[in-house]
Amino acid sequence: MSSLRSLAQSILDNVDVIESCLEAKGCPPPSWDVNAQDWLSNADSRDLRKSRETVLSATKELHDLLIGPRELIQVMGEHHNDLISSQAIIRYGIANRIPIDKKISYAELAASCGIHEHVAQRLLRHAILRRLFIEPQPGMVAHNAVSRVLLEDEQMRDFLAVSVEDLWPAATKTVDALQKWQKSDLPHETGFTLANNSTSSIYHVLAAEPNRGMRFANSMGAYSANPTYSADHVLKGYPWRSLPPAASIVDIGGSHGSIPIALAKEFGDINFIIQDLPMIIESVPALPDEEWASRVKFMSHDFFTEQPVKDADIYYFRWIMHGYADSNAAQLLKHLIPALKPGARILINDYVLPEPGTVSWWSETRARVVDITQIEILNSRERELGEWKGLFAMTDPRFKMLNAWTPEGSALGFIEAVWQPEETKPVDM
Ligand SMILES: C[S@@+](CC[C@H](N)C(=O)[O-])C[C@H]1O[C@@H](n2cnc3c(N)ncnc32)[C@H](O)[C@@H]1O
Repeated sequence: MSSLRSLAQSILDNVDVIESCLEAKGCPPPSWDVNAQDWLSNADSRDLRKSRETVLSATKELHDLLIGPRELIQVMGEHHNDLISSQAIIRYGIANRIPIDKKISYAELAASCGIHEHVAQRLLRHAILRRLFIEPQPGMVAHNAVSRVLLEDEQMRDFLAVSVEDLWPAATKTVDALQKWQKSDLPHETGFTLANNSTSSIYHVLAAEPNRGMRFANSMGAYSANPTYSADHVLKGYPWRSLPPAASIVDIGGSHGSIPIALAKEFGDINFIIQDLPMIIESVPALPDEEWASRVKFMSHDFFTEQPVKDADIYYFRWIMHGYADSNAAQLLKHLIPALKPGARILINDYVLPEPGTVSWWSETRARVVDITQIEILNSRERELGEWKGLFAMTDPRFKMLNAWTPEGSALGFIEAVWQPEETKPVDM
């Protein structure tokens, strides 16, 4: 079978699986209709996720094979234009200018934005080809299922806004930053720094501009609202029940504690201390008067200083380490050492980057896009298995990395190490 035909066959076979999953849940087929249901979350299942990933990867390969090598280079290059219409849509607030249940003319839209009608029409027609909005009749524009998300979901609107207003300018300066600062791993020597004419890191730049900071935090919320970041993966992805009685867990950089709170509700015998910067801890809402809340405490702590909570069973970092290059990530781990009892576990929830070609094209692409963003904004990195091992080894040989795994359907994996001073018995692998 030619590669075209075998890809097409795999697409067909997996579309059959997807349709059966949808039918079993009584979901209508996917559609761009403005009133279309969110089929993906309504019909979520292991089979559906697997087949969807296969189809997304196979359709892309089929698509690219048919474009061919020369035109593919042109298409790659032309991507530089892709974000112009998205930026215009965000900057002019176009989703909000079009009523959800009405079409309006390009002339009317252009007048309300103060731009030429032909420019509005050209930008929107470009966006329409990327599935944002529709042109139900010549000269008129209306919402579809995708633009409706921009209208109604503030987090997703902020996600696109951060992409086009904060990250895109940073992306265009990322290679300039590499040339200027060469092998720097400092968070204030990045494309983001250059794009903002700053000498500070993204954290300081955003802290000085509260509206941008808020928008960035909101856009991160769009990530964590994705089912692949659900707390459920943490609950089910680690053998919490195998911990000793009344185990203690310190969640470092734990924000408002959504993960430990979910764990405390589920596992009645575990105690949690959530640490974050004072500004974050001061904004934690009061906990309800329930049993689980008596096992959850908050504490201000800067993780670049010595860990004050001694002898905990687990020191847990979720979505922290990827923000730091190895030199700084090693500092975070070193600050734990005075607090560690033999056998204490370090549990990290972060990407375990797949080795090239070991997962679907779709999965690998999603992971590598996040990794490139780390170069662009922080000079930090996502890590493959060997790089996690390397991080522990360079920090202190008494950290023994035990295992790394990514639960099915989860974006973040678990990386587990144990503190094993020389004189203690080795822990079973
Ligand atoms: C990407 S968020 C992850 C939050 C949480 N662990 C989660 O998975 O949802 C990073 C967290 O690290 C906190 N953080 C940043 N710098 C810190 C520092 N020096 N000390 C303690 N926490 C810090 C931030 O306030 C933020 O809550």
